[in-house]
Amino acid sequence: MTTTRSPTTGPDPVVLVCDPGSSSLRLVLAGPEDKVVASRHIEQPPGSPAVAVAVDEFLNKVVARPVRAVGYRLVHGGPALTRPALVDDEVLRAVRAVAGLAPLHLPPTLDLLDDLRRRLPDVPHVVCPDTAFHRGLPVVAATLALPAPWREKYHLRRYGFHGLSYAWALRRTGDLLGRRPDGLHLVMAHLGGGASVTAVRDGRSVDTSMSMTPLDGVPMCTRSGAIDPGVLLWLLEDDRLTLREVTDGLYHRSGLLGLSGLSDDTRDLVVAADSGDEAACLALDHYTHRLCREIAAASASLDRLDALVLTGEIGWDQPEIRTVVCAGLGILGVQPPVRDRLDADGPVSAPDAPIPVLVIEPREDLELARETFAALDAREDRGAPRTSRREQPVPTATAVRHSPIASINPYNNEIMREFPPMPEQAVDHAVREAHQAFPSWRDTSVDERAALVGRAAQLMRERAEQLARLVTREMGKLIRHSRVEIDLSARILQYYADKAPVLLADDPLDFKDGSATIINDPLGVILGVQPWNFPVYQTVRFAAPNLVLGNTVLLKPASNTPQSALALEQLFADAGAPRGVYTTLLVPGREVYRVIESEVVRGASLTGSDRAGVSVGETAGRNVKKSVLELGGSDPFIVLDDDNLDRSVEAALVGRLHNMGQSCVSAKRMIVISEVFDRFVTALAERMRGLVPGDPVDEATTLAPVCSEQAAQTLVDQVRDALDKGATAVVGGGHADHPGAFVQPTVLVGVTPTMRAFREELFGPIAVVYRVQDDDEAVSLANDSPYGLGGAVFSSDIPRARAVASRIESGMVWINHPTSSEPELPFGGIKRSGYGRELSHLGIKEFANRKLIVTMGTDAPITDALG
Ligand SMILES: Nc1ncnc2c1ncn2[C@@H]1O[C@H](COP(=O)(O)OP(=O)(O)O)[C@@H](O)[C@H]1O
Ligand SMILES: CC(=O)OP(=O)(O)O
Ligand SMILES: [Mg+2]
Repeated sequence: MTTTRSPTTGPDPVVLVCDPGSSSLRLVLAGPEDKVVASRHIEQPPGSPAVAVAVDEFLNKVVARPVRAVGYRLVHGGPALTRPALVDDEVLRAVRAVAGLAPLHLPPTLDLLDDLRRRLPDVPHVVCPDTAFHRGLPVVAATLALPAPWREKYHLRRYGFHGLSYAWALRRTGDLLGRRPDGLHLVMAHLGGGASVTAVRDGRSVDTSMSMTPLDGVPMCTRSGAIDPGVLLWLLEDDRLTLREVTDGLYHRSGLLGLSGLSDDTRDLVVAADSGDEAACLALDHYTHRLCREIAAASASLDRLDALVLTGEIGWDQPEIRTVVCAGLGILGVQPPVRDRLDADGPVSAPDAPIPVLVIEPREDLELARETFAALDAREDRGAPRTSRREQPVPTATAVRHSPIASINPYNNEIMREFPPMPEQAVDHAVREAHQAFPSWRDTSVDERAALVGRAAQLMRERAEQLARLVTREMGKLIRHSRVEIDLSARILQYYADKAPVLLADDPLDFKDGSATIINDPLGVILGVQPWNFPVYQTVRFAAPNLVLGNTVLLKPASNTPQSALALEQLFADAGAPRGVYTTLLVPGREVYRVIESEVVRGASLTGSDRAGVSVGETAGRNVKKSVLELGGSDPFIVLDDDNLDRSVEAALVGRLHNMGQSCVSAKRMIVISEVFDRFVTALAERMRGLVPGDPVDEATTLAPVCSEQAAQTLVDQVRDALDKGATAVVGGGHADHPGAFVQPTVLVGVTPTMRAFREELFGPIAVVYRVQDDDEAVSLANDSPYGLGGAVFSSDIPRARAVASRIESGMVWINHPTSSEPELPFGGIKRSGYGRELSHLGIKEFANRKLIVTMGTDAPITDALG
């Protein structure tokens, strides 16, 4: 059967959209602003011959004028496609790779793509993943409780589906409630051929009932939904059923059809149940029971329930089911509907019902049209990108990636490049090469090694702009911050090139019986594990001193900054580094431990998270290898008086916002003496308020994204926790009103020890300002932290500032300047911030064998030795 629904004529037929569901295909010719020019709903499974005929007819008869693009609902984007994407061979490969995860949907979609690309070869074809809406699922919800190696190898996780429908219904809900979608807490149920339930918190999907495949969750028309996995194992065991039979049974013969033995169509079942058919009654009762269960479960992810939203053909058009579901949710405050039929989206609950129940017409097709237009606009804006951003609201980002090693621009989530992780043999080979390169590198003179590092400095200056742009595109910092990073990195290289002979000179000791000297020998192969926040600077500050010392280095970069890492490796190669002296390992984190355990690796230096630090330190310790750890920080920034308040505020701004707050020595806790507090907070908030979000490559932008939408969500959750527990946001407090990983610059006051913001590192543009009465209270608050990296004290009374600085438990304190880094100054911390020092004369000795050589005269008396 084919039907044409609710067309409203529009002037400009521009895009053709194809919305394949499991039981029907909808074709729509759509103009901008949700205008439907023509549409056809073919109520047959896509892929069936009747559908092919109807598609043919639609294209030949209805699509009379050229279309600008064709958009397709892509039920499963898999790990690679987390945004709408223009179809090319790579995209098709990515879709084919996951076709088996959605067997009802993806094979017919691929056929449709094939057919329409042949018929309309000159227009762009855009796939819009249903899974994109859920790409920012919190890790806790996205994780499947399966063995880690399986999860990693097969990208097993919860993806979530029906995203186009949810995106549409979320916006409509905002319209109906007169509220911004990004402030809403909702449970939404899409009930169609497939069915799912989603918890939406602040406009973002935070949990959803379908997981890796659209077979999970509530029972559906012909699909089982979640069942005991043990049942499947048992059915497959001893060949009770074949895999093919089980697959067919779960996808085609279960759910409402399996329960009723009658029909998969709720309309038939309602009629049959009314006439007393027991199986039909059981089917509907079980369906509504499971829905209630899932909706109640979803509500546990929310702080409050602003509305229950029902959509999908069944949610929209099957009042009997709505009534039973609402009646079963009294525990949530949901009351039975007071209205049956609706002509347009709206509430079915009473006006004074505590929880509004809204029913929204499913319009995946129109959402698809919007996304297709957006992809076209993005393409025109930027040449021809592969991916485009969704319109607002932007669902949060993803930990989902095709490869765990990928450059994804946090400004627009464009996947710039993905890298397959190096196989184990390649890693072993690289370790061997580094080991083999060591003896000859050790035996070159310090001057030769310094000359190489000097050439690297020169190349870095020459390539500064190119490198800065790469860093900005890869991790999102403002372009001027990237330039500062590259400049500092070049100066570090130059410092070690110039100073190496002095820093590595022998160290004679006073020894009464002969001559004693400490010489600085290299140790061998050293592994550096480096983070993404300063992908060039952190790497250089590890590599430069070790190379001039004579160690060979292996570099494991963060998995989101592989291109910066490779650009650096190239730079050292171009500077003349012999093979094996400087090698980048593009490997997942777990490989690090195998490398440290390797016989020939003599030490490891890590800058990164506490967790990674603990593991690296532990592995190195177990293998009796030296390690240097530079971990998190929660640096105090203490303002003692109002002398130069403008300067202190300026310093606070720089200290907190450099690198968008994603620095271990960021001014994370501002501690201000009471008399100055109010003026300080007002001035700081004023400065923060004026920041302008935008493309970080653009010089005019002053607010950059944080490194990923996941990171943005974590920050917003930390802030929200503080606000919920009584803190105040003087400015900011949530996501910035800009697509991508943007967070509002925020000033929090009234933070107390029960709040996450008190103990956790806030890795973004969030300033927490504490009021203290005097210097003693400032010091005791400063030291009330598990971390001890840097710190800053502001006062024109230098002795007073020094007295405070001397009592701060940290590795570095700066007076009258935010904590910073320079080549000649040691960098490192104490407590949970780690141990060891980088940079300066101290950094170069961390992986040196400070070997004692004692020379005695040939006639010196031989005494009894100790030791
Ligand atoms: N008025 C209705 N029109 C179409 N389908 C309805 C209606 N009421 C209930 N349904 C149910 O919704 C299902 C179709 O939902 P739909 O979302 O179009 O399917 P698909 O999974 O193909 O996207 C039908 O199988 C039927 O059970
Ligand atoms: C994901 C899914 O099940 O889609 P549909 O409901 O259209 O079959
Ligand atoms: Mg559907």
